[in-house]
Order: sequence, then structure tokens, then C-alpha cells
Amino acid sequence: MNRINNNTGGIIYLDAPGGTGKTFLINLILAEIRAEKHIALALASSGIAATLMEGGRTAHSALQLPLNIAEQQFRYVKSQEHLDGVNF
Ligand SMILES: Nc1ncnc2c1ncn2[C@@H]1O[C@H](COP(=O)(O)OP(=O)(O)OP(=O)(O)O)[C@@H](O)[C@H]1O
Repeated sequence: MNRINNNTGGIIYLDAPGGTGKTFLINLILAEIRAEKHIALALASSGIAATLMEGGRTAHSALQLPLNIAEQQFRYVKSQEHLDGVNF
């Protein structure tokens, strides 16, 4: 909160093991910042993670980050015989 009070802004990255209170803490921080009429963007790398935060969005959506999806990143399955021997 010092960054907010000093008007310096910045990026907060939060990572911790599951169930340790990340969502709770980040929503508390977001509420504190927004209550003071400052701007807080809540960005996550996945859509599921974004839905956990108040006003959360994926980083690639909010920042219009380019996605370079290469042809080789897809596996085409044309028929059942291509799935034989594949362990799901
Ligand atoms: N400071 C706190 N005081 C009271 N309850 C808390 C606190 N922090 C977290 N909790 C509770 O602990 C549980 C887990 O918290 P939370 O969902 O925020 O963890 P998480 O790290 O985001 O979990 P995950 O990685 O699985 O998404 C929730 O029920 C939450 O309400």
C-alpha cells in the first residue's frame, strides 16, 4: 500500500502454494486501491484464475498481447485409428 500512498504505482505479482490465501489477499488489495479511487488492473495468465479476482481479466486480453500460435503446436486427429495407443 506504500506504492499507492506515495503515488508511485507498480506491479504486484503474487504466487504461493494452493489454498494459502492468494485470492483472498489480492481481492483485499484490489478493494483497498479501488476504495481510494485509484486504478487497479487484476490480470491473470488463465481465464479461470482471472474469474477469481474482482474485475479480473486475462493479461493477453486486457493488454492485447499477441498470440503467436505455430502450426506445430496443434496435433490433428483425423480418425479413431490415430488415437490407438494414445494414453489420455
Ligand atoms: N487472511 C485470511 N483470513 C481468513 N480466511 C482466509 C484468509 N486467507 C484465506 N482465507 C480463506 O482460506 C481459503 C483459501 O484461500 P484462497 O482461495 O484465497 O487461497 P488461494 O491461494 O487463492 O487458493 P488456490 O491456489 O487454490 O486458488 C478461502 O476459504 C479463504 O476465504
